[in-house]
Amino acid sequence: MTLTMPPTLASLDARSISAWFGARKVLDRVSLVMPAGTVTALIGPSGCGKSTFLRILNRMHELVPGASLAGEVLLSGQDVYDPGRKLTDARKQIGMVFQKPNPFPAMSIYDNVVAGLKLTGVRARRSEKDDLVRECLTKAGLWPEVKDRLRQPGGALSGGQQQRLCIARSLAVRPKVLLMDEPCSALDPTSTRRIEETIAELAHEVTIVIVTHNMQQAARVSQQCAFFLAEQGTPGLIVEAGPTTTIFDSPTDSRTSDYVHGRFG
Ligand SMILES: Nc1ncnc2c1ncn2[C@@H]1O[C@H](COP(=O)(O)OP(=O)(O)OP(=O)(O)O)[C@@H](O)[C@H]1O
Repeated sequence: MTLTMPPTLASLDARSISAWFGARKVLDRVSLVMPAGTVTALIGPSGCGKSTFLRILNRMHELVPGASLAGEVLLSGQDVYDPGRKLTDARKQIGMVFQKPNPFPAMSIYDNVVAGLKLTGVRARRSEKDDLVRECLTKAGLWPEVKDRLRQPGGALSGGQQQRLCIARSLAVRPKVLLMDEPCSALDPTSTRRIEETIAELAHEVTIVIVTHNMQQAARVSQQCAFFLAEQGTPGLIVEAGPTTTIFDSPTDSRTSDYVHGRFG
């Protein structure tokens, strides 16, 4: 792998995804196309399966003991669950940023950014790593704040900076897709806006899927929205998906309208 080539844009296509934890079905035949170079927001009340769906997209769901799934996930037409495909390959191409910033706290800012390279078996020269660290921290909107203290521990940064460091770390392995599970829920409004700006900038080169409970955020950052719902103990499904403006201004289902306008959930 070359460290300097930007990745080509890729779409993600989830087809008829069902998911179980043990015998309990939590998603029922969910299909969604997440187009290349766009931001898709997954919205819906707590417990309707948004995070489970997100974790299925990069093969994290299968790590939970007793968890199972059905359906297909295609990354630019190729099956992410192809038995001939390595798990690390799927993870490299489809990165994840979590709710709580999780940098390696004792590791330097620099080493945090390049940490993923070793895990994915990529060897790089020092100068290549230097360039990569600068590029990824710049893309994550953190470079000006940390360029003079790259050797300080990642744990010494503020929460918002730590989250941007995690974004930089994800970008360093050149993912085609970045999954974000409520990436701002632990952050203050200023840090939140900063992350939202970063998402908008990244969307030109990485396909982004974000779970958010914040309707203003979904409206600000996404071009497409999918509204998930699990009614009365039934498995979660997508009630409606489409352009964000349509989901907010003229949805076809009254439940979508009620949710996005804060009447439940
Ligand atoms: N590890 C697990 N073991 C068993 N059940 C789980 C596990 N994780 C999630 N669930 C269940 O699966 C269902 C979907 O959960 P999920 O976290 O995907 O929903 P969500 O829409 O992301 O919720 P939230 O918005 O609160 O994060 C819930 O009923 C939840 O209790």
